[in-house]
Amino acid sequence: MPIAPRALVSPPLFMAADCRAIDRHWAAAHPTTSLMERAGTATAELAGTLASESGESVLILAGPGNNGGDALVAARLLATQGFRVVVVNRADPAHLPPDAARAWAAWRESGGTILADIPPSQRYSLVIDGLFGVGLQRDIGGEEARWIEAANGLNCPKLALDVPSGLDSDNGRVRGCALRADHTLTFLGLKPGLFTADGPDYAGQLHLDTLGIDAAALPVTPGIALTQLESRHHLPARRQNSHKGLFGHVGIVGGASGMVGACLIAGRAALQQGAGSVTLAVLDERVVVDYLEPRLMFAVPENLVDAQPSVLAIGPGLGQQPRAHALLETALAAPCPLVLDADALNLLAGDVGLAKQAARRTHPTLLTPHPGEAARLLGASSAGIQANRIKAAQRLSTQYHAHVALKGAGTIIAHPDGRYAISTSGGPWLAQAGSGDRLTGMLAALLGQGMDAGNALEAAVWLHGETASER
Ligand SMILES: NC(=O)C1=CN([C@@H]2O[C@H](COP(=O)(O)OP(=O)(O)OC[C@H]3O[C@@H](n4cnc5c(N)ncnc54)[C@H](O)[C@@H]3O)[C@@H](O)[C@H]2O)[C@@H](O)CC1
Ligand SMILES: Nc1ncnc2c1ncn2[C@@H]1O[C@H](COP(=O)(O)OP(=O)(O)O)[C@@H](O)[C@H]1O
Ligand SMILES: [K+]
Repeated sequence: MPIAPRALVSPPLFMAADCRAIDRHWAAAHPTTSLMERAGTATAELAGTLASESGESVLILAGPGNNGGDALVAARLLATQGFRVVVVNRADPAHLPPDAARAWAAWRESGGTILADIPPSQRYSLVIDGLFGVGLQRDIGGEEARWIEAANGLNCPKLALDVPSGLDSDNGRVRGCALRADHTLTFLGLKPGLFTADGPDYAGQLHLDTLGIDAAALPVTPGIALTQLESRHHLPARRQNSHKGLFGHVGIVGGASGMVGACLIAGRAALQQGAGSVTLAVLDERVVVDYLEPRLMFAVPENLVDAQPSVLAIGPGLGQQPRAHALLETALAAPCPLVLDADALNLLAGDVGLAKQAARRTHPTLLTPHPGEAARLLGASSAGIQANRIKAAQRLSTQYHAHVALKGAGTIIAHPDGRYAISTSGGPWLAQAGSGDRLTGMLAALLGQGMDAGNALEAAVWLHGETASER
């Protein structure tokens, strides 16, 4: 799908296929300039600053492809700088790709040796991981798995080249095992797998080296790393001469018996995020006031849509009783932006008719599933969703013509036009009951204040992570 170029602050994300296309393009246009030489130079430069002062050798693990070639270039340059270097590589030099074969030859010509295994019980000042990069094709086993386990057990800094070996650069999944890096030096551009699922735990501190290629010369890709809010995520300044009616009337449906808190959390978050007014349609009719947040209004759930809210959110603590089902059916017909969360998503997953009604909506629809809810919606397992979070979010977005936030480490925001963002804010301190309800409220408030649906979802996810305090 062609994606229109955008003025971006957020850095673009490159899938492995994009990297291969860039590589081919570069090689055709610049047959005499090796990107590998540049990658190796950047590696040696960073490695020199990371290696401990112990004077012990730098252990370089090199693989059978161009990632290994980058490592061999770095080995040569580090040795030239006076570092003692131990290179381990069991690839057949006759089967290396051309650039890596040249790097191998240059290393050997410079007097370097190549070991077939990691020398036992030696100490190192640094490990450089050049086993596998974006060319990882299957789970790692055998000798390479043993090397990775051994490297993970070494008490020295570890620098991964491009991506930690074993981490799938497209989706952040660990393929068998992966190197736990303290630093990852990634080349050309950022890879989505560094930001979601297991990526952040394995990549450590990220460094980007563009290899001297101007960002404008790279292809436009549909993904971005949402590292900060852009101007499109900001609401216009409020005029002095304004009133509450300009900032949205948010309706939130949920709060069945035993789960009222979910609705209260969402309502309070919506007010904190600047909604003009918030009405809770709480299914448990015993609750008619929030004494800690008395600005919240309460309505009979069946009457809420008639009150014409400017945005509706349904799901926090909703339950899945027939009454909840009927309320969802009514909400799906509401002529305003609609946020579907929690049990609203579970109800959709269990009723094809409701799902079709959701997909036919003409006003914006936004879904905020966690992996369990996404699994139910897609008829998959949670593990299946986590194995490719971007694809799962995009499938839901296409299926429901909706903006989708697939929550969890590295929340994916997928849009119906094919664009996606991975939020870098937040962290595991958000993993607590009620956290998602807060996101729903914040999102509804931004929608109520008139922000475009796709931008509101990105902004809400980013702010939700950014404003949650780390304990
Ligand atoms: N423009 C680019 O794309 C550039 C790429 N460079 C480097 O090249 C890397 C990509 O190189 P390649 O495409 O050669 O791929 P890799 O070096 O990542 O790995 C491919 C090799 O590993 C083997 N392999 C894959 N999975 C395996 C597994 N689980 N067990 C055992 N063997 C496995 C493949 O058969 C192939 O021989 C990048 O990550 C980066 O480090 C740099 O040289 C700079 C420029
Ligand atoms: N490990 C994590 N890293 C970053 N964010 C997380 C992590 N675990 C949970 N979160 C965030 O916390 C929120 C949890 O939402 P959800 O699972 O719906 O909880 P609840 O339904 O109990 O409110 C989501 O925004 C999710 O992205
Ligand atoms: K690597």
